[in-house]
Formats: sequence, structure tokens, C-alpha cells
Amino acid sequence: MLIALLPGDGIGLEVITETRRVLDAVCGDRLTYEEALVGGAAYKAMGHPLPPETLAIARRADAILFGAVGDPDCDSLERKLRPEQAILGLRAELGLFANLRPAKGFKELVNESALRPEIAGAIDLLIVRELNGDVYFGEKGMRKTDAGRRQGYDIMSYDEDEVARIARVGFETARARRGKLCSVDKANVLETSQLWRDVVIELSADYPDVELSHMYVDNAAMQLVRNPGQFDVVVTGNLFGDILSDQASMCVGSIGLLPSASLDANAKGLYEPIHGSAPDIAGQGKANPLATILSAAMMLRYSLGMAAEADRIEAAVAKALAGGARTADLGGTMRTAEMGEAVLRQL
Ligand SMILES: NC(=O)c1ccc[n+]([C@@H]2O[C@H](COP(=O)([O-])OP(=O)(O)OC[C@H]3O[C@@H](n4cnc5c(N)ncnc54)[C@H](O)[C@@H]3O)[C@@H](O)[C@H]2O)c1
Ligand SMILES: CC(C)[C@H](C(=O)O)[C@@H](O)C(=O)O
Ligand SMILES: [Mg+2]
Repeated sequence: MLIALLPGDGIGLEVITETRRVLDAVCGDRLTYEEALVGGAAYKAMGHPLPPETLAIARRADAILFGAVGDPDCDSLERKLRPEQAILGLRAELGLFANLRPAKGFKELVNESALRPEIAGAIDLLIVRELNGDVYFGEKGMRKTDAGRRQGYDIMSYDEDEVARIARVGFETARARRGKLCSVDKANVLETSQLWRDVVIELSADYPDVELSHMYVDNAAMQLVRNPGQFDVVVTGNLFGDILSDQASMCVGSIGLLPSASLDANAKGLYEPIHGSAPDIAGQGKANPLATILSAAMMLRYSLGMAAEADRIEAAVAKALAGGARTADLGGTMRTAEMGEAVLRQL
């Protein structure tokens, strides 16, 4: 099976290196890789953050393993040339509309969580984030007001089909887990959210076995910290899901722990940590590679039909943590490669 390997920028390279070692140990030559430049690295070498060659490799691969994009050197570029356009472009071009971001506590880490141990111990939720629409992909620009003042705008919109297809993913995943779905919106203010809520309620007739609730996003942010154990599956839009998933990572212990899958209608997927290129620690061997290693496990399970191998990797990560493996984000002193080795030892 062919994997498109896209390390990207900053710590993306470091966390992909460790993940590749783990995949080699578990899958050997059953996986082959085509590596390509993406993000700031691609812009610097080829003048575009998502060169056609990279997109072609992503299209023909069975799955895509992605590090992170983002490079401060590119901050002054016009928006369409910035590194982040690469990940947005891949999501749009490949129709990766369903972003699954699981946040599951490790019992060994309850003391590293930002929450009290008894609350952190209860977190086991899945954020199902819509990934092809919302304010991310609406018309945007910069214009002048009648008074001659600069005005930036980004149009937020969802149509009912976009809402329905992600809501179905929410219902189906809730059905396969603990049967609870919380739809998060801002229906007290936004028309997009009112439509979102209406469509979710209409669909719920097909899922009488799923217990549906609705929550405004501001309350959801608070409830995630107060009592994350109340959530099973959370389905939400692109922007709210982006923010809530970073927040959920600190309930578990670190942003360096949360993996993700971005799936199309046929479960072809891109797999990446939820974090970015972390320029503040890039190149220093400080990054926690576990989010990417766990993303690779999701890849094996969802796109490659290798569930037993995925289980092995997840068990090895849990054992490494149980054995005291800690990078700096978890209050320890291990370097990125040492954390990779701690996982390898458990395999
Ligand atoms: N999917 C992606 O490629 C993606 C995701 C998020 C941000 N970004 C981009 O990354 C760049 C940096 O953004 P940011 O600083 O807001 O977010 P970030 O996630 O890169 O970093 C936020 C903070 O968390 C820390 N951190 C992140 N991952 C870590 C890890 N694995 N181990 C230890 N610490 C970790 C960083 O050091 C930083 O202090 C920006 O260009 C942004 O657009 C890309
Ligand atoms: C880099 C950025 C475009 C991206 C997003 O907002 O989706 C990131 O924050 C993420 O969570 O993957
Ligand atoms: Mg994000």
C-alpha cells in the first residue's frame, strides 16, 4: 500500500521521522512511501505551497500522512501562497469533509492534564469537525468602507447538504460508540447555525437510538473544562471544531497527544496531528511525536484495514507513557527521538 508522506514545516519533519520508524517496525515493507514537499518548504523550493506534483502523489496514494505546515518566513506572503493553504487545499481538492479528532485520557497522564485528576480521568470524546465549508471557504477579501476605512470580510455559510453529510458521520460514530451526540453551534446568533440545528434535528429521526443534545459553542468550551466526561461525540462546524479540539487536547494533557483523520466519502484519508509546525520549538528536538504516531495508527485502522497493527501502536504508546516517558510538554526531559524510541521498545 502506498503512503504519501508529507512532513511539511517546522516540527512536522521531526514528528514524521519518529512516526516512520514506528510504521517501519510494525508494517515493514507492506507499506511503501512517496515523500513530497508541502507548505513553506514547497513554497521555498518550488514557488507554491501545494505544488501539482505533491497533489498528484496525494491523489494516487492509499492514504496521506501529514506533519504540519506553517513558516514564519512566509507570514508576509499574499494569502494564497502561505503554507497553510496547502492543508486547506488538500482538504478541499480531495473532498476530505469529515475530520475526526479523538480526545481520550491516558490514566497515566491525569496529573499532567490542565484539569483536576478525577475530571481528566473521565475524558473520552470524539470531535467530528466539518472540514470543507464554513467561514474557512466562503468568499473573503479586503475592501474599503464608504468612509474609506479598510474592511476585511469572510463569509460564513453552510448549505443543508453540507450539514447533513457531516451530521450523518456524527450520528453513525455516536451509534458505534456510547450512543450520545452533542451538536455544537451558535444558533442564538448565526443563521448558519440555525440551519445546522434544524438539519441535525431532521436527521435525528433516522437515529432514534442516538441521544441527541445541542449546545452553544461558548457553553461547550466551558463544559469541556468543567466536565469533559459528559461528552461522547461532538459534531460541529469547521471553525468551532478547530478551536474546541485544541482546547480538548489540554484536557488530555498536551496538544502533542491528539491525532486526527480527515476522511472523504469513501474513507480515503489524510492523517495528521491536530497541532501545527510549532516554530517556537522547531529543530530543537523538543516536539512530542505521539500525536503523529497515533495519527498513523488511525491511518492503519481507517484507510488500510490494518486494525491489529493500529492496536499494537496504540498499546505501545500507552505503555511508554505508563513507563514514565515524558517530553517537555508533559513536564519531562525526553527529546523527540527518545520518545520515539520509548514507543519502539514497547512494540
Ligand atoms: N494542520 C496544520 O498543519 C496546522 C495546524 C495548526 C497550526 N498550523 C500552523 O502552525 C504554525 C504555528 O501555529 P501555532 O503556534 O498557533 O500552533 P502550534 O500547534 O504549532 O503550536 C502551539 C503551541 O503548542 C506547542 N506544540 C505544538 N505541537 C507540539 C508538540 N507536538 N509537542 C510539544 N509542543 C507542541 C508549540 O510549541 C506552541 O507553543 C502556524 O503557521 C499555523 O498556521 C498548522
Ligand atoms: C493551519 C490551519 C489552516 C488548520 C485549521 O484551521 O484547520 C489548523 O489549525 C488545524 O487545526 O488543522
Ligand atoms: Mg487548529
